[in-house]
Amino acid sequence: MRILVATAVPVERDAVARAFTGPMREIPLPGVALNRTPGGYDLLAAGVGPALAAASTAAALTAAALEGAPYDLVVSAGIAGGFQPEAPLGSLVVADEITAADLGAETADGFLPVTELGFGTVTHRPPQSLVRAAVSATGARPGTVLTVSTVTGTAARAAALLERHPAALAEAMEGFGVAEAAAAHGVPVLELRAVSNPVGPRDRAAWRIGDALSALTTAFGKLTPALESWTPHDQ
Ligand SMILES: O=C(O)c1cccc(C(=O)CC[C@H]2O[C@@H](n3cnc4c(=O)[nH]cnc43)[C@H](O)[C@@H]2O)c1
Repeated sequence: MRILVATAVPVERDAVARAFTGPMREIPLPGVALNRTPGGYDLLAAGVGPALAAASTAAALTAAALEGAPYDLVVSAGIAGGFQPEAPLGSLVVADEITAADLGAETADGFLPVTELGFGTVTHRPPQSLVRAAVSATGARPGTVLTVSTVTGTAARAAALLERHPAALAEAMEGFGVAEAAAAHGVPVLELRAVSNPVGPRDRAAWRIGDALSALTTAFGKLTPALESWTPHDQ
C-alpha cells in the first residue's frame, strides 16, 4: 500500500512524522519535496490553501505514476477549526464528506455552489469503509470537513456555514484541493483533522495548536495499521 500524506505546513508534516520510527529520507521532486518514512509513507508539506495543496499533491501523484509506483491512497491531514460544541479543541475529525464551502457565486438570494451554476464539483466522499476504519482506530468523529479559502472570523459566518452544511464538524483550507488532485488520478482520499481552534469570532489566544499537533501524532500512530489493512475494494 503506497500512501501519500499531505499536510499544509512543515510543523504538521513533522507532527505526522513523529508517529513513525527511524530516519526519514528526503526526495526532491519538481516543485515539491517528499519525506519518506522507513515504512514507505510519503509525507508532503503541500502548502496552505486549496490551490497550492492541489498543485503540490498533483505533482507528487504524477511523479509516482510516472515512476510506475502510483499511490493507493492520499490522506489530507492537519489542524482545523472545530464547530462548537461538536468538535472541541484537541479532538479529531475524519471527513465523511470533503466540501468546498466557498466555491460558487454570491447572489442576492444567497450563495450558489458551482454545481448549481452548472459545472464542477464541490464535494468528495472518502470510501465509507475507510472512514469507518479511521474512526474506529483513532476515536475521531466522522462528519463533513469544509474547505475554505478564508478562515471564518465571526459568529455570523460560522452560523451561515452551519446552516448550509448542518453536518459540518470542522473547517480547514486544503482538503478539497487534495481531494481534487487525488480524484484526477483515480486515487481514494481521506481527511483527518485535529481541532486547534473554535470556528467563530477571531481569538488567537484561544488557539491550542500544540495540543492539536500532539493529537495528530497520536492519531497517526493508531491510524497507520488501519490504513495498511484497508483494501480499496472494501465499501
Ligand atoms: O488569523 C487567524 O485568525 C487564524 C485563525 C485560525 C487559523 C489561521 C491560520 O492561518 C491557520 C491556517 C492553517 O491551519 C488550518 N486551520 C486551522 N484552523 C483553521 C480554521 O479555523 N479555519 C480554517 N483553517 C484552519 C488550515 O487548514 C490552514 O492550513 C488563522
